[in-house]
Amino acid sequence: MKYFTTGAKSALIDKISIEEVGMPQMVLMERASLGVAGAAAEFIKDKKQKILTVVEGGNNGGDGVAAARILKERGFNVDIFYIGGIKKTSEAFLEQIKIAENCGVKIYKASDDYSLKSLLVGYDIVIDGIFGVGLSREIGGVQAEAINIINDAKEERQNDLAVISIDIPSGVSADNGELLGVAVKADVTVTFGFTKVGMLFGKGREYSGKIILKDIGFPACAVEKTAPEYYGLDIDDIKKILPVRKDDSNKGNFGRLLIVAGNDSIAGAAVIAGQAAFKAGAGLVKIFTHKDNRNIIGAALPEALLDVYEYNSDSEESSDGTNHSAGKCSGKITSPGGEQSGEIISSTDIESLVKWATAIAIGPGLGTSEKSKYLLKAVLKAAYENDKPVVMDADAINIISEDRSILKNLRFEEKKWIITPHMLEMARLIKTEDENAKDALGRIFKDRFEVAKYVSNEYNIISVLKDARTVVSDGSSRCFINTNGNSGMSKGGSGDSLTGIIGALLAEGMKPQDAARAGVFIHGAAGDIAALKCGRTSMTVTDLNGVIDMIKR
Ligand SMILES: NC(=O)C1=CN([C@@H]2O[C@H](COP(=O)(O)OP(=O)(O)OC[C@H]3O[C@@H](n4cnc5c(N)ncnc54)[C@H](OP(=O)(O)O)[C@@H]3O)[C@@H](O)[C@H]2O)[C@@H](O)CC1
Ligand SMILES: [K+]
Repeated sequence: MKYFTTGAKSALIDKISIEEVGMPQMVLMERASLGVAGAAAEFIKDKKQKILTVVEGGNNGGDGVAAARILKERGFNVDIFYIGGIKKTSEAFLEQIKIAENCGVKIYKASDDYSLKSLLVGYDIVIDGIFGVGLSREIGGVQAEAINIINDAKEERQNDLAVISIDIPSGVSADNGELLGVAVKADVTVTFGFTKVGMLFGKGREYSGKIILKDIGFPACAVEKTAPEYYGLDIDDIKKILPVRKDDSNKGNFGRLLIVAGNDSIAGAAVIAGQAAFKAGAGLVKIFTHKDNRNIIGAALPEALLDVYEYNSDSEESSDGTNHSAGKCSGKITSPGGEQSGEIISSTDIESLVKWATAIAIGPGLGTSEKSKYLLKAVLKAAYENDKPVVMDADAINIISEDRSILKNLRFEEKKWIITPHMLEMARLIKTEDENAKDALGRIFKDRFEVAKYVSNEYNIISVLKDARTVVSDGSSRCFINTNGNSGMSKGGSGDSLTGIIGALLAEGMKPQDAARAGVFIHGAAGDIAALKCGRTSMTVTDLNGVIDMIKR
């Protein structure tokens, strides 16, 4: 397991390490600077290349000054530009300036009328030590000017100018990846102790470039005491929570997943979810879909069991009451729990389908018509009454967004169900009456963790907020951030595949929180393998599904 820290948590780890554990600040700073110098040295091909370290007067600047001194001692051609726009400089920064001057490092001060723009022309590498995790508000004035000069020079010179940020690109919010006014666009960011949460999302991710994580020796007790909320898992962590696949087994040992997907004009979503579920290890998969999909799904996924329904309005009832158009449907009308009956006709009633399953996945390609709503309500009600785990995606979420009472009325004591909205679906799900989806989306970008946590607690479920970095919340203050996966997965059907994987893991008996975290991880890892095989541009969700089984148990 690895932690990710916000600005406040990073500062707290620094503080506890220094004030309570007694680590000298200059020791931590020296280690941090050695990390920066080491990473920069690897990046610099030719010692003749000129490096300019641009600093402000906080501890991030202190790191920058110390890194410049270390590089100078190692024979690199390095100078410092000091912006000097902060009134209250840190003591460590001032100490570092003294040491650097004693070691003969040239320091250009803006207060001596040196211009960053003119100076920068003669340099090949910029080290950004303007702001670190102490950035607390929008950047303006001289610091914004310096950042714009660096970015403009980078834009103009592209690969002829390399930019290395210390700890976090100056201007990126460590909490959410938003830009506080302006931010340095780095090629490489050397970060200390823990990757900052803001470097994983949105602009923060883009502006960080390649992230190099350096252990600078924060004591474990200081980390434990701060208890970082955000964490990631690696393949070994995931393997520990996946059920063991015993040799002495049969298909009945690996769960029975009921997938309720598709409608009278969509079949593909059910196929993709079903393929993913088999590849993720489900023993039996039954697809419950509209009768028009029978042949397509039967041909595309012959290993799946199939049960079909038709809409009551599809069928023409003869005067004797028999149904002539239902194919294999017997004409039995399900009316779960006194709901308005007659919307769906199927040979097997919904209660029996749900009872057969060890888990249910519902939503892909379901549509949002009144009939789809009826079907969703009936399945969820039966799942609730029969205590079955459910994963809900896509149109299931869209329907619930329009009538949130569907889910609110089915609250378990424990969090047994999983909901997997992408950002827009989440916006629809949380928007208040006087808010539009765009404003709700803005709220998610500001604090996706809080939103995921809110939905988890509001409905007492596990919430999986899908994005380039998916987060999973169980409603507690802790949140899982998935860091694998790639842009090749941003294609139609990707969400259906995730639903199938999570459904399979639920069907096998995994706890919902584990099924959600492992499902998201496996989906991302399969996406990465598919990208290696087929390329991000051309990979399809079928390619991704095809390699799910490579994440071995
Ligand atoms: N502590 C340690 O032991 C270690 C720390 N380390 C390093 O220190 C970094 C954190 O250092 P830091 O806390 O000094 O914060 P930093 O980011 O340099 O800037 C703070 C200054 O900026 C100011 N300021 C803020 N926003 C502003 C704005 N928009 N516009 C203008 N001013 C603004 C703020 O003013 P204030 O908000 O207090 O008014 C304050 O004066 C960390 O990222 C890592 O690199 C490592 O060496 C490991 C050991
Ligand atoms: K920085």
